[in-house]
Amino acid sequence: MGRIFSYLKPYKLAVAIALLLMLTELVVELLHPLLMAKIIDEGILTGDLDAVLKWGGIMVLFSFIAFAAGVTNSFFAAHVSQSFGFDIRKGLFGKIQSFSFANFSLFPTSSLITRMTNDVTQIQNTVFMSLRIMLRAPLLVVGGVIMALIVNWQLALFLVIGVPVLFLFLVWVMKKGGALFKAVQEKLDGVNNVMRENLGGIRLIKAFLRKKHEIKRFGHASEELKNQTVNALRLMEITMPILLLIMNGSILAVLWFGTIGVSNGGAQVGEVVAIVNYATRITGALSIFSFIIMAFARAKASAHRITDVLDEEIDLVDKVDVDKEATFLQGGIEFDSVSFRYPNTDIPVLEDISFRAEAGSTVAIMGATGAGKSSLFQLIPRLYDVDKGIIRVDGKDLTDLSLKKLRRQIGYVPQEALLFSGTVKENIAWGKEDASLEEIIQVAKDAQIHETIDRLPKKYETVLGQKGVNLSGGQKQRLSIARALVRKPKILMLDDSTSALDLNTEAKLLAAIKKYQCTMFIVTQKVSTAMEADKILLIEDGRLLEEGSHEKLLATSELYQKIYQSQFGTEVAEHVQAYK
Ligand SMILES: Nc1ncnc2c1ncn2[C@@H]1O[C@H](COP(=O)(O)OP(=O)(O)OP(=O)(O)O)[C@@H](O)[C@H]1O
Repeated sequence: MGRIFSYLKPYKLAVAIALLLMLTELVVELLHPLLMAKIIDEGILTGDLDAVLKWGGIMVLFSFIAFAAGVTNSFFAAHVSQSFGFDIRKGLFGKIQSFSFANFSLFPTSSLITRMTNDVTQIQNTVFMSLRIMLRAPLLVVGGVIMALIVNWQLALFLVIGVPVLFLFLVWVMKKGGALFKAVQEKLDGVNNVMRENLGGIRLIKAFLRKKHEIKRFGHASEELKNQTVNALRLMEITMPILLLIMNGSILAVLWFGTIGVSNGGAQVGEVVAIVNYATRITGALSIFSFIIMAFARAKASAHRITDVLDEEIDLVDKVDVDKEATFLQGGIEFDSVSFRYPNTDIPVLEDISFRAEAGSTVAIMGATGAGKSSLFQLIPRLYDVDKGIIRVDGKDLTDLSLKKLRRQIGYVPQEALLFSGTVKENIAWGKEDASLEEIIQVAKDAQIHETIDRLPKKYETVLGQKGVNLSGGQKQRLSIARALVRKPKILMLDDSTSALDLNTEAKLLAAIKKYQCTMFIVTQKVSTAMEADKILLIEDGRLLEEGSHEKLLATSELYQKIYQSQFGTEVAEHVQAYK
């Protein structure tokens, strides 16, 4: 909790003002029964109207002060709690942005979303309540007991006994509630997860007629959430009756012994009324307190979930002594006995890979599905670190370069083209924020997507995404390539990103890319694409089986010949062999 509340530091002054205003309200509330006792004892019982008017007038004045303090307090409480929530969300988002994939593997996406939204809202509400009423309730209890002791200490003893017992009980409830509400938030993660998967895969669900299955899955997750919430609330539900039982018992005792006191001269009627009034206010405050306890228990669980993310150690960072200015200009890549396995797994997906890609050359990577092509790719922009071996860029160990500098010079097009909501122009400029319209149009032309964009209703200003135009798979691929090209990268990485393109468009695209003079890595299943490359890497089961030019592999590699035959037919392959 402490870590989270450190986010309140910038709002120290506003918090102090809010607390001061809350105290003003509290003092007025505590003075009310005292003033009432004065009206009864000095005014009503003695028939002195002036005393009634005097004390009544003071009461009205104080009420106005309390009203003004309450309204102003709300303004400050809202400002502080909303800003506090905003800062935590910002902090969480920033932290998640710097997560490595190993960090990500510890937190399911749906859970991160719940933490950023619902969990932050829980503690935000608790801060608002704290500044508005949370401290008021316990202070009202303590103040009420003190004031009752001042009015008549013998009668007030009944409150002195009951209140601490209840206080301890409520602390126990909060501890227990914390654990129960943590489980509630986890079940909420589950519901969010089903929702996320369902909405993301709605086409597949409809095509496979899996609606009923999905409804059942959602129902199951939702029921678990309901059961866990009921379980947590049950604890809270027993709190209130226990609280009322003890406090009403105390009030009865005050009335009983108060009546005896009035008849034998040990107490005055006004005193009894005042103490009963304090007891009623304390009961009200304790009832509010039980709600607050519930909110606090929930906030405690949420705060833990948020600090888990904030305190997560990022494992893929710059070396301490990394040369932040060091940069590379050529883009030559060398893999030196590289082995790699994904975090938290035992099986290596790449083993002892060594090859060189000269700066400005094109390297095609081929291999069966699951061979490790994408995994190899992801090591170059350091999305993961290698387990063994070294990757060098222009002769320098990749880890000696700052991540920022490294990634800034890489244009990466993942296997699945991902566009963001926004215009076509924004999607391309996502690769380089300050890209001019001319640059954007040029890269779109090179990526062979300009003509398509030109036919869109608002051309480069057309909005893409859920509420905008949807593009075909191949169009999305080309837009993603344009986004990578706009960076003018030294290393361009296309992970099967031309799979949806016809041969003619692909050839034009690859020819246009040549002028960028970057080192290009291209994962492909098509021999027609690979044969244009300076070097082809054949990957099988995480190992580099063969490497060389198309001509060399066609002459020496049985596997490559088979792939070639499967795509061009035996006749052509034999003809080529004979020709050689
Ligand atoms: N995030 C991950 N965590 C653990 N294992 C993974 C992860 N991603 C991939 N793998 C495993 O690594 C191996 C290589 O996968 P990779 O995606 O690199 O293959 P690929 O050659 O690119 O396949 P494809 O052509 O189908 O895309 C596979 O066995 C896969 O199960």
